[in-house]
Amino acid sequence: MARTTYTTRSIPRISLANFSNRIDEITKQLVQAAESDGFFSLTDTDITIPEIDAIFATSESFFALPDDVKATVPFTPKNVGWEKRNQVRPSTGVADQKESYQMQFGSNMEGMWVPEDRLPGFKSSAQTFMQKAQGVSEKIMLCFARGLGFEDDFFIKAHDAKRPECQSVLRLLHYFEVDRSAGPLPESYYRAGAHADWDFFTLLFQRPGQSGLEICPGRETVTAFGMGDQWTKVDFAAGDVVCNIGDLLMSWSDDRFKSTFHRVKAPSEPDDYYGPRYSIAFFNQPCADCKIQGPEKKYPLVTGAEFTQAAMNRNYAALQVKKAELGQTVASVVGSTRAIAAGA
Ligand SMILES: O=C(O)CCC(=O)C(=O)O
Ligand SMILES: [Fe+2]
Repeated sequence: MARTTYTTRSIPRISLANFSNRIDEITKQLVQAAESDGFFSLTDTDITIPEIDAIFATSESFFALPDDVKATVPFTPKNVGWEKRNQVRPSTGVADQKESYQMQFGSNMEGMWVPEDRLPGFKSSAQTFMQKAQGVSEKIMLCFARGLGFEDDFFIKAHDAKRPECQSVLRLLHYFEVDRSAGPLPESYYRAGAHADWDFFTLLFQRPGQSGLEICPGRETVTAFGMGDQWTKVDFAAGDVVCNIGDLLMSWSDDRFKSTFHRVKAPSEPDDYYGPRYSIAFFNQPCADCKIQGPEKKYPLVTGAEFTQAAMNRNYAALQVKKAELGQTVASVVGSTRAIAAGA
């Protein structure tokens, strides 16, 4: 990875304590953070540190399974399943050095749960955590609806986890350990290349000590693909949940709220974390049939399905440009885009 220029930026920390009584204050803080930073951390959520520890233990047990067992639930265009070194970002043109497993609440998950006898208790542990992440998300959605002048339940209904059409995703991530004694990594090694998420917003769960997440804010419109080159390391307290605005909410707010570029840096400096890195993302994705348009109608009205399709097309086009830059053929692009239907 090329040498990085770093700059210090504020990453607001917002407490959800006493939510019902403090909702006006919390709404103000969330709107401010969404407008100016796009990335913030949430503290005093309903998710406890033991619950976060437990889902990370569950995640580690999943990734410890042999590849041929994980391969029984392969990634599909419905945005569920397991992939390994198969997500190529337009910013890099090469696959992220990671594996991930994506799960949903709705009908897209039929046949896609790792078999119970291979990992007893996995499904129920994941589903319990998904419900908790949904609960925190709904609080934030309520505040954003108020902040943008919609009915309180407007965004909650658009991301209804009880509907079979629900497309929100829990993604377990595992970045591979890097052998620091083997010398510097090749330039083309990325843990997760720079990208903005396509979803409404993402909740990110991190492990203390397993650093690497970095952000590059400053995006003016949801249609812009470029990014600056000054990065900021994301620091968070144990138990905090990192939250980032996605392209969908940027569009739905007429570009008022900022979807921020972020990445997971490949370890290259002495203080970097070289060990195996585990993280978890909860992508709030719109139900396929919900209607999306901002209060000022800056962009044409689209359905959730159309928004996702347009994001995939844009990603695909940008990836082709990158591959051409790298001198690779379009044929190899086609083969490598299967896994980029993820929420990010
Ligand atoms: O692993 C992380 O910390 C970030 C993951 C991420 O940005 C994504 O999967 O979209
Ligand atoms: Fe992301």
